[in-house]
Amino acid sequence: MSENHQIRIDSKSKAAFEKAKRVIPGGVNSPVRAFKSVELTPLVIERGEGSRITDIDGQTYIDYVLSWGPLIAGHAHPEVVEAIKRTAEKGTSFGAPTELETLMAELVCERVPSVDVVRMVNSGTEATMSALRLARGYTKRSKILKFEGSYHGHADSLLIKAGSGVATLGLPDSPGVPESVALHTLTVPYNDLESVKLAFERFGEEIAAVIVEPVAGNMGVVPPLPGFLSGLRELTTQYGSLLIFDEVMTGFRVNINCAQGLYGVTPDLTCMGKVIGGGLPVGAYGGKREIMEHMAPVGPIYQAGTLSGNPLAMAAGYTTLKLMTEEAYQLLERLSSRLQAGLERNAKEHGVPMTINRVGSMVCPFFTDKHVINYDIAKTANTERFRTVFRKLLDHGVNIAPSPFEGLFVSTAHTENDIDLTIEAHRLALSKL
Ligand SMILES: Cc1ncc(COP(=O)(O)O)c(C=O)c1O
Ligand SMILES: NCC(=O)CCC(=O)O
Repeated sequence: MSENHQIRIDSKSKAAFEKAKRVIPGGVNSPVRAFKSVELTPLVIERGEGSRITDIDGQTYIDYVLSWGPLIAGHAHPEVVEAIKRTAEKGTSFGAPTELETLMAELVCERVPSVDVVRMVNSGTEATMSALRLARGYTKRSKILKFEGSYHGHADSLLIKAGSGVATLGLPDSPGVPESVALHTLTVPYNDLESVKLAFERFGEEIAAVIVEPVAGNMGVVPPLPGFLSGLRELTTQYGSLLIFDEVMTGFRVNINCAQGLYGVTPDLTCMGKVIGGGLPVGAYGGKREIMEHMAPVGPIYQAGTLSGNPLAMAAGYTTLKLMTEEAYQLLERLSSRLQAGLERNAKEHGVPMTINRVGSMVCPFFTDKHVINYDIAKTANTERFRTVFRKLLDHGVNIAPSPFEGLFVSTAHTENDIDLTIEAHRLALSKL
């Protein structure tokens, strides 16, 4: 594989980024895009097709970011693009019910075991924020429990010991979140059921909900240990708290029935986003009818949205979900396990300590030989090595998230050849460490 992707100092991307910085804070509309932790300026993207993206310098990359997860069928899938076009021709938004919303809701209810009814919103952040309000309103309790290094979007209550960009940039808990709000958020280590138990023994009657990523995806990828999710189910039931699965990343990514289908644990509420929008802005939260119908207009708890259930977003999401058959998930499993095996082979060949965590098409190579089961262990991985390998992969035409606390996503548009080129790029990167 040739090194025709050397990042040029005078690139068009760099110039465009400098221009953006004059009018957009940090030049980006979401901090993780800024390449700050890898000490580069970002690629500015011109187009995407299938497994590839092309930047404004005309360089093409095999893409494992996939818009941070949503594009499970790849960039600009022809059927998704066609559905958006067809829908747009009839109008882009009405602020009134459309049949598409019901079609979408029916599909989500059919595929997600715990969801009887579902409400569409515009982002994962809105989904988790709304689910928390519902949990608090329903239980008439204030505290919530989350896990260190998990990211649930940027609502005040959830921006405590958060993963994702907060972890990548090494930021403290965010200024701007009032102490009076933060004190209602309890945090314990992921996969540590004993600490959850202690929190319940101390605060049990005050805890409205436990919110958990059923596979943690914002401290790298960290699968739940056997018994962790079912233990959360038991404890929340025992104390009358709600169990919220934040499946914004895992939903329709790890399995046709989401992580709850994969692990056989049933939450009270589920938050979704990313894949269900097929690349357009969508989030959703749903669950038991009896709980969900505490939301307005049936019940008194308020949540709303001018563009919620937007026709274009519903069309993109519905078409994407329909593309994701059982066979599509089997293909993802084959491609992703091939990638994992290749990365492991490279690590062994070059004597580089690595642990590769994977659940379905969420793949995360940690530069450590430790078993990564929580954020504290994830933080011990070698970030300097990550930075070097990130740059070399980019040089060889492979784009991954610019952070050791994010996984790689594989799409059905990736081919075995893409995976093999990636493994070769990774081998070359490790050989120069
Ligand atoms: C698990 C999880 N929850 C919530 C969010 C927030 O979603 P959004 O960025 O769409 O607001 C994200 C990702 O950003 C996520 O990974
Ligand atoms: N895993 C973290 C994200 O997906 C965040 C994306 C963003 O904040 O732009």
